[in-house]
Amino acid sequence: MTSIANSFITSAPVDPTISKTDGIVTNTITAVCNKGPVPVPKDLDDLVRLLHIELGTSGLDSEDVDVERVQQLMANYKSNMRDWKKYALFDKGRYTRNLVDDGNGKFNLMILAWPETTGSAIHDHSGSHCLMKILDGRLQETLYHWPDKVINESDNPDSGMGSDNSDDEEKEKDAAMKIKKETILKRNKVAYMHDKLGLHAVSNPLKSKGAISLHLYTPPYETCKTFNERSSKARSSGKCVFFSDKGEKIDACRSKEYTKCSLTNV
Ligand SMILES: N[C@@H](CS(=O)O)C(=O)O
Ligand SMILES: [Fe+2]
Repeated sequence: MTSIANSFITSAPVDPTISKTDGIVTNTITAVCNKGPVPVPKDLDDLVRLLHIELGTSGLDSEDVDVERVQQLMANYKSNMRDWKKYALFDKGRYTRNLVDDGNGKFNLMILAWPETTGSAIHDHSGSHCLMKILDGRLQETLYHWPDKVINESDNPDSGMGSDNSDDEEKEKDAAMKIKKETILKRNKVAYMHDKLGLHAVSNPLKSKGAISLHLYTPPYETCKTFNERSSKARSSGKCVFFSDKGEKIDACRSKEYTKCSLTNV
């Protein structure tokens, strides 16, 4: 098993009989491990079944997840609208989080529906592994460096931005979040994200088409930190709730909690 610490620094020797890199965008995936070839899911239900097998024992231990293998498994699933249509529920003006499977508490698999030009706030992932596959449309992922020091907005509420003094403008520039990389992800691509790689914000760049993505988080998380792009200050996202569960809209999504989540309300 490959630990997360070195998964993305070294690439294992490629076995041509099992290597299948189509769909992988962020890293070289060789899928070499002691568990045999990575299976090809027949459909989304089959992917869920196979994820339970992959993560059934290791999903909770963040250090112990064979990320390359899980990423390959997600890449091996070919997006088919018939599989995911019932989960792809849109809301106006913000992206929705639609739970597909709760992984018996070991992972969350969800489908995110992104209306035209909507996006997420800059955020971390509370130490979880995040795999994101594009099912339809495209998404832009902007990767940021962590701020040198994480300062919470509430720590110093008086230090506001926005002066016309040029010294202040310089300070403001220094304080802003620094971009590391920008990537456009197309249908069937799979990206990996973890706090060890930085922070990210995701958006649908298209003005005339929604986007759908499939996200796997292990272990699952309910809250994370969001970051102000100009000041780099952090705040708790509030509870990251679901818009629907197994294709059924959750009434509570209209609650205060839903509208207060700073991850989706940007
Ligand atoms: N991590 C985000 C989606 S994305 O912007 O990566 C979420 O859990 O809603
Ligand atoms: Fe994210």
